[in-house]
Amino acid sequence: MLPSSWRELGTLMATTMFVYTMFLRLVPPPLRNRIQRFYRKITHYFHPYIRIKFHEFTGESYFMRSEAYTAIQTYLGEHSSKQASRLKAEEAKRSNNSNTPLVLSMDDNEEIVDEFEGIKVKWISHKIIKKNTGSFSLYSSADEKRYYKLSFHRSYRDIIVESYLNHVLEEAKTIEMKNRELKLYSNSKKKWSHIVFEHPARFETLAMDPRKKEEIVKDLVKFKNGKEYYKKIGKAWKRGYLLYGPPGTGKSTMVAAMANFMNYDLYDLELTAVKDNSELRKLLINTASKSIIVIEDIDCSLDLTGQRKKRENGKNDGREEGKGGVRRDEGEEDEKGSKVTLSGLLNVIDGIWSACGGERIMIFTTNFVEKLDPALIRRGRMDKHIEFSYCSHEAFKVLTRNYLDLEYHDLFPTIEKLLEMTNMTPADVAENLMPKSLDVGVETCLCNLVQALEKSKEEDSNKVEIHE
Ligand SMILES: Nc1ncnc2c1ncn2[C@@H]1O[C@H](COP(=O)(O)OP(=O)(O)OP(=O)(O)O)[C@@H](O)[C@H]1O
Ligand SMILES: [Mg+2]
Repeated sequence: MLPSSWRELGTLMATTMFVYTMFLRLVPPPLRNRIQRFYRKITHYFHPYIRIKFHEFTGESYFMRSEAYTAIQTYLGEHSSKQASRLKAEEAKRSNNSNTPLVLSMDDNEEIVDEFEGIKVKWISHKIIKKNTGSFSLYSSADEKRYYKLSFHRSYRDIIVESYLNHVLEEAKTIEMKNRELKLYSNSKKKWSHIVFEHPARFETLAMDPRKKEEIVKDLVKFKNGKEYYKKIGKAWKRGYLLYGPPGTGKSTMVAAMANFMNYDLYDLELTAVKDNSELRKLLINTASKSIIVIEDIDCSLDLTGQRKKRENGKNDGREEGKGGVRRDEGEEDEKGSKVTLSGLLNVIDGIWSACGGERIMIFTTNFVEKLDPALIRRGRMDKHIEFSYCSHEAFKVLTRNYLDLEYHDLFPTIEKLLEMTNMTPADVAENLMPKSLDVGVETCLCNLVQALEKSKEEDSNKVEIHE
């Protein structure tokens, strides 16, 4: 007689299992093994799938969120939004990489099929709500248990366990990196502290020669994908960039654009706030990989001339005033300021820091490249030297696109000629292009720029006359 309801079927199965277990206990061991093997064969034949559960909370008291569960959630979030019909929407942590402020993920008790090397696997997100036991719980999730169930055909067991699960974890890491919030670290009192890094600079909005820009982007991409290459040639996976040029030509803007492009955290190292070489070493060791360490105005932070006495007598130029001052020689002491030396900095760049994990970029910026000690900027330390100069016509076109949404205007040829005859920084050009009020039109902004350029040309020619 067939069972007439699910409840009856459940009771029947439970009774069968009970009788089967009792029966096994009664038969002698050799026969028991044979029966068990036979039973397994039958069940495998009707249900040849393996299921793996990944619970949200693990540990003895189930208060620790499982890293594997979080990784699977991230992985499935990326893959499920196109497949699942019921989705959950949450606010994105970071909107830099995507235009949407929401992240979609698979809803509870939903299932999707994933494919790996031609093998189909099924993921189901389960949620069980336990009846309230009356006990107090700090975590609402204690009453709501979630887990993912992965099922696949048993013939693919090895490939799923050995390769697919690894693939899921690796993919999740990449997705997390892409979506994470970037941080801007700065050093004070021997430690790094950070805030969220939200600079809008991008390579597209950076005003510079497009060929030069492309070269830099290619260099960065090569570095990012260079893990195996650096390993092969036996070099630490790090790269140094020296950005030099007059004030207002876009060096700091480029650093921000690089951080956004690479999706790396930024460490703004203020050398004058570092007490000595050992503190510097500690700070650099405490930087994470996938980061950019920048020392702005390195010429002001390091005394590269070794003329410390001159500085003490107040003969240094205005830029160095108030800075801690860093000595060239270890023998000299500066009681109040930093005692970081050039050799200390070089040692840290080349030595311990290089050895403690990879994927780090170091950037120095300066207005006076000729003041820098050749040892500091030689290739191998500062691998790529990038010159920033006054606004060219190409750079001007990027700025008009950014500030005025303009591709061409009749005043462009005049401006082009004036730019060739003057030394105006992109910062000054940008300032003139920015409409001063809402009702100011494109033409007025361009005329303002023409006037500013003519004035600058006049001033330059007056200077030449005085010098003569
Ligand atoms: N090449 C550029 N492209 C786009 N904007 C620029 C560029 N150069 C300068 N600017 C604008 O001018 C401002 C100042 O530029 P930035 O701080 O990058 O100059 P800098 O070269 O770092 O100057 P300093 O040597 O004084 O530190 C920026 O906020 C940016 O808006
Ligand atoms: Mg700067």
